[in-house]
Amino acid sequence: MITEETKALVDDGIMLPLMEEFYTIQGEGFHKGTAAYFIRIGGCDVGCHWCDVKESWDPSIHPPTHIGEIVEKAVASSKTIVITGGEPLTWDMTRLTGALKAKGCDIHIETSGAYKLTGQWDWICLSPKKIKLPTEEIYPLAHELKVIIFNKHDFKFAEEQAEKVSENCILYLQPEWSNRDKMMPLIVDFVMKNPKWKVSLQTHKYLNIP
Ligand SMILES: C[S@@+](CC[C@H](N)C(=O)[O-])C[C@H]1O[C@@H](n2cnc3c(N)ncnc32)[C@H](O)[C@@H]1O
Ligand SMILES: Nc1nc2[nH]cc(C(=O)O)c2c(=O)[nH]1
Ligand code: SF4
Ligand SMILES: [Mg+2]
Repeated sequence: MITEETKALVDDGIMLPLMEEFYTIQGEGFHKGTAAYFIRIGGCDVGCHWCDVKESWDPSIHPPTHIGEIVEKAVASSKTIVITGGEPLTWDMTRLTGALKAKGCDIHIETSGAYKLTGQWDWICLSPKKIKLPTEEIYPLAHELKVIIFNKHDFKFAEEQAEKVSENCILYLQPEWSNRDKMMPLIVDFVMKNPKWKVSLQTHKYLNIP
């Protein structure tokens, strides 16, 4: 059980439920291949049935951690930071990103966009989910749109979502990991027919790194 005091600090984004943090290579999307420090914040109630980090969903099992502590550890490894989760926008990201910016970091977010956008971001990877759509405000701000392809209907969803982002937003289709052997040939075919899209793979899973 957390105290009322801790709860208030989490509500203000001064503490955040930290699931894990690790220095690795960004495996997905535009920045794949780039060394980056990942901060995985617990808490998500979007509920994707194929989510590859379901352990992140319940925030109460992840210790509320002072953002100062998170930032000190992060910048000791890298100035390129990826904030992910869980769904990081469950929480107010203003203070965490402010503290990272003060240290001169380049800050990226991995988000479904389902909740209000807070924080300062150098790179927004928007991965929209049908079951809880992004807020309207985030679409024009996304630098990359990364749609997960689990079944054929997801191609139609991807096209609908692409209508909503800016002209400069880079468009990715990423196979859902457990269904990749089935969907990859369809993704290849789709991208060759619709070359405004690119393929994103979860390369860290092939490399066996975090
Ligand atoms: C675990 S999510 C955390 C961030 C945020 N909740 C979101 O969904 O964007 C990080 C990225 O992994 C993707 N992802 C999650 N499970 C996946 C799976 N089984 N196969 C492929 N991509 C997956 C998400 O769509 C998202 O782009
Ligand atoms: N290496 C690596 N790259 C990633 N890109 C997005 C990830 C995520 O879970 O948000 C992720 C991850 O978990 N590991
Ligand atoms: S929104 Fe992200 S963290 Fe939440 S269930 Fe979906 S993939 Fe998992
Ligand atoms: Mg991941």
